Amino acid sequence: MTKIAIFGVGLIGGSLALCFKGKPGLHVIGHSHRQSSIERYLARGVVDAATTSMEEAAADADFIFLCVPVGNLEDYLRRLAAMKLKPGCIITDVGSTKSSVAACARSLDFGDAVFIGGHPMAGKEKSGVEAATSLLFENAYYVLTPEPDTPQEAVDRLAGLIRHTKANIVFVDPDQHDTIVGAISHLPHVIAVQLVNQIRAYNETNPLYSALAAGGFRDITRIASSDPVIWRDILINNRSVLIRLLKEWQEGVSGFIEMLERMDERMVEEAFRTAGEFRSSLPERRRGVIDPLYECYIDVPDHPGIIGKIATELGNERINISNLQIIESREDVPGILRLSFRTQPDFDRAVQLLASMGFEVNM
Ligand SMILES: NC(=O)c1ccc[n+]([C@@H]2O[C@H](COP(=O)([O-])OP(=O)(O)OC[C@H]3O[C@@H](n4cnc5c(N)ncnc54)[C@H](O)[C@@H]3O)[C@@H](O)[C@H]2O)c1
Ligand SMILES: O=C(O)C(=O)C[C@]1(C(=O)O)C=C[C@@H](O)C=C1
Repeated sequence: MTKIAIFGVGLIGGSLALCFKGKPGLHVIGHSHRQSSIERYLARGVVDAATTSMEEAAADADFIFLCVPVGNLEDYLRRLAAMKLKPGCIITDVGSTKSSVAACARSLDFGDAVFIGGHPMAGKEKSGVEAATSLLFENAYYVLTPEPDTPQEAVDRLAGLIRHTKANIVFVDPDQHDTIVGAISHLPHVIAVQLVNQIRAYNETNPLYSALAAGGFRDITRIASSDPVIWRDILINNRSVLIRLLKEWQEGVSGFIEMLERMDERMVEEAFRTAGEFRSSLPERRRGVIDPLYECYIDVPDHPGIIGKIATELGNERINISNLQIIESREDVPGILRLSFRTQPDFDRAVQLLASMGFEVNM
C-alpha cells in the first residue's frame, strides 16, 4: 500500500486527496493540527484517515504533500527534516511560489527522503475542503521544480502519482517559476483587488456603482474574492518580482493616460487589438485566467445526440450556456461535459434541470 500524507486538506490538498483516494494501492491520510479540521476532512470523505499528529501522518508515508499557506511551508520542512522518515519518502509542496521553499529545502538534510517542489496551476477563489473537487487539475499544468541532483527515480515516482490528477506535468526552474507566475497569477490578483477596492470606495457614497456592476467588472474581479491569508503569504513571499511588475504596470497605466489625453484613437484601438489577439491565442484550458463565473460538470454517456439534447433542454428554458466543453469522451465510458454560465440564476436553474433529467451534476 502506498501511503500519501496530505498536510492541510483545503482546496488544493482536498482536491489532490480526491484524485488519489479510492485508487488501487493508495491510502490517503490527512493532517491538521486542529481537531475540528480533522472532523471536516472525514465528514467530507476526502481522506481515508486523518490525524492531528504530524508524526503519525508522516511515519511510513511514501509521499508527503504540504498544502498549507506559503508562509508555513518552511516551518513544516524544518520539522520534517528533524523526523525519521521512510527511506525514499518524497516530500513535495503545492505552494504558489517556489524559490524560497526550494532554497529552504536545499539547506536541510532529509536523510533518505527527497524534496521536490510542486505547484498545480489550477485553483479557484474559494478555499477550504468544502471547495475541493477531483476535477480541479484536469488538463491544467502541474509544475515540478526538481534540482539538478534530484534522483530521476524520485521525479518519475512523483510524476507517476500526480498523473492521477490528469494534469500535464512541466518542469521549471524555481526562480523562473516565480518570475512567470508572478506575472500571470500574482499580478492579476493585485490588480483585481485594487480595482475592487477603488470601486468599493466610490460605492460608499453612491450605491449605483455596485448596482450597475455587470459582466465586465465581474469577469475581471472574480479572483479578488480569494482567501486573504493565502494571498498575503504569496504576495509577501514573491514581493521582489511583484514590485518590479507593479512598477511596469504603473508605466503601462501612465501610457494609457497619455493616450487618452492626446485622444490617440489609433493607439487605443491597437491596445485592444494586440491584447485580444494574444488572449485568443491562449490554450483553451487555463483555469484562473479565462474560467467563466459559474460552471458544472456532468457525467454523460457517450450516446449520439446527448449533447444536443442537453443544449436543447437548456435552450427551451431560456438558460444561456456561455461555454460548453467535452473534457473526456471514450466509447462505452462516460465523458465529462463542462457547462459554463454567466449568471448565478442561470447556473442554479441549469443544475436543477439537469438533475431532473437524471444526470449526475458536480460543481
Ligand atoms: N487557491 C488556489 O487557487 C491555489 C492554487 C494552487 C496552489 N495554491 C497553494 O496551495 C496552498 C493551499 O492553498 P488552498 O487554496 O488550498 O488554501 P485553503 O485555505 O483551502 O487550505 C489551506 C489548508 O492549510 C491549513 N492551514 C492554514 N493555516 C495553517 C497553518 N498556520 N498551519 C498549518 N496548516 C494551516 C488549513 O487548515 C487548510 O487545510 C497554498 O500554499 C497556495 O499558495 C493555491
Ligand atoms: O482560478 C483561480 O481562482 C486562481 O486564482 C488560480 C491560480 C491562478 O492565478 O491562475 C491562483 C493561484 C495558483 O497558485 C494557481 C492558480
